[in-house]
Order: sequence, then C-alpha cells, then structure tokens
Amino acid sequence: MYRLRFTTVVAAPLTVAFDVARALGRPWPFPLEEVESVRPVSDRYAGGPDSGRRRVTHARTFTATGAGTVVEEEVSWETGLPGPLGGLVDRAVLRRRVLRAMRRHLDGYAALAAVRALDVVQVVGAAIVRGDGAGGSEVLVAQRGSGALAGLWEFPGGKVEPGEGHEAALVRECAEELGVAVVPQAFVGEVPLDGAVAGGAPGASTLRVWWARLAGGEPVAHEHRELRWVRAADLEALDWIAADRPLLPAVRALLARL
Ligand SMILES: Nc1nc2c([nH]c(=O)n2[C@H]2C[C@H](O)[C@@H](COP(=O)(O)OP(=O)(O)OP(=O)(O)O)O2)c(=O)[nH]1
Repeated sequence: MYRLRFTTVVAAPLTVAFDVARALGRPWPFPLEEVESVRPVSDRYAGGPDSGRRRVTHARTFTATGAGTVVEEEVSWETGLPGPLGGLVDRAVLRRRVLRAMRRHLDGYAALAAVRALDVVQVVGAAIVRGDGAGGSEVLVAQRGSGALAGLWEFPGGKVEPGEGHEAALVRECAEELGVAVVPQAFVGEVPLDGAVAGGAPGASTLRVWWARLAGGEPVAHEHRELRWVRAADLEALDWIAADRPLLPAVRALLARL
C-alpha cells in the first residue's frame, strides 16, 4: 500500500471537528464504507478492491489540544494493477490526485469547522492546583448547588461567552465563582458533554479543562454548595458529573507531576 499523512489544526471543539468532517464526506468520487467510528475521536473508511482492483483506506484521529482539535489523517491506496505499471500509477498518478484532493478538502474543512464552532456554546473548567512541592499537591473541586446536576462535583468554570477566548473565560469564571485570580498554565483535556448546553444541540458542546495556578485570593464558594481541596488518591471517590470522569486520569497525572 502507498500512503500519505495529513495533519490539520481545527479551531473547533472535538465534537464539531468530528461531526463536520463526517458531514463533508471524502474528496474523491469512489465510495468508501465505514469500518469503524468512535465519536468524537476516530473513524476509518475503506473501499475496494473494485472492478479496477483499487483498494483505498482513509483513517482519521481527532485529538484535543490547547490550540484546538488536531486531526491526523492517513490515506492509503493500491491500484492492484500488476507489475511496473501498477507501481507507476500508485506512486505518481494516484499520489498526486490524493494530495491535490486532500489539500483542497482540508482547507475547506478547517474553515467550515471553525465557523460551525461559533454556534456551539463551550464550557471551560479549571483544575486549580496547590502543591507543597513534596508530592502532596491538591486540586480544587466544587459541588454544584442547584439545577439538574445539584450535589455533583465539577471543575469550577462555565460557559465561554461569544467572542471570548477560552483562557479568558476561565479567568473570568474563577473570579465570579470563587473570587480568585488564576493564571492558566496548560491544557489538560476535553470531553463531550452529553446534554444540551445553553439550549444548543445535545452532545455538541465539550468541556475543556486547563491546569491553573492561584495568583491572588483564597477560593470562596460564591455559587457552589461546597469547595474542597482533594489529593489524587481521593478524586475517584467523589460523585462527579459523569461527563467529567474521563478527565480524572489526566488530573491525577498532573497532581503527580507537581
Ligand atoms: N463548570 C463546569 N461545568 C460543567 C462541568 N461538567 C459539566 O458537564 N458541566 C456542564 C454543566 C452545565 O451544563 C455547563 C456549565 O454551565 P454553568 O451553568 O456552570 O455555566 P455558567 O457559569 O456560564 O452559568 P450561567 O451564567 O449560564 O448560569 O457545563 C464541569 O466540570 N465544570
């Protein structure tokens, strides 16, 4: 098989990056069948051998980063034509066609995903860590006081406002909810939120969590029922909002590092 790899950074949450990629389909006329799809992190399509004995696969992985969703794609193909002619077609003709088609497709895709992202309300959360420098670091967790998720634990934070940067939203939310100044340090991870956020499409929004340091003030629960500083070993036992649980290994790893 011959293959080409492509990497695109999309200014959109995981769910939007994934859904737009699938809605756009693929940039060539012959059909590919879905082999496997795990929303919103990967999909894999394959086609052939057809009457021309051509085989093609197209696999994508979607990874959350602080800069947006990184989409890594691999297209592989084989004409199945025998001998040197087959090799020439694979190496020269098809390679050029795949490259041209994918470049055009990816430019349009990144732009469309960024536009669609504007319609989806995003949630940011802060993993605020305080450490004693001797392996005893703790993260601040908050218990929701009202609404359908009352009593469940979460990362302080909230919805990003239109036109607001995610880190700016994090700083604003921590000031409003906790009365503290924080400085975002590094991206921790992103998970899809099952329900509707701010009346949007169910399952479209994601929660993006950043590690943050306290830069001023002591946290006070202005909007939560309770705040608690928790060590890595005690994180799992809390009654978390279910959507947050996949982030816990990354938060534990963060605490172990600090
Ligand atoms: N802050 C936060 N929200 C979370 C987490 N996990 C999770 O599913 N959510 C959901 C709950 C809500 O549907 C949404 C956040 O909304 P929110 O009500 O806290 O946002 P907000 O502070 O902007 O609130 P508001 O001004 O609109 O009332 O995200 C989490 O760890 N932290």
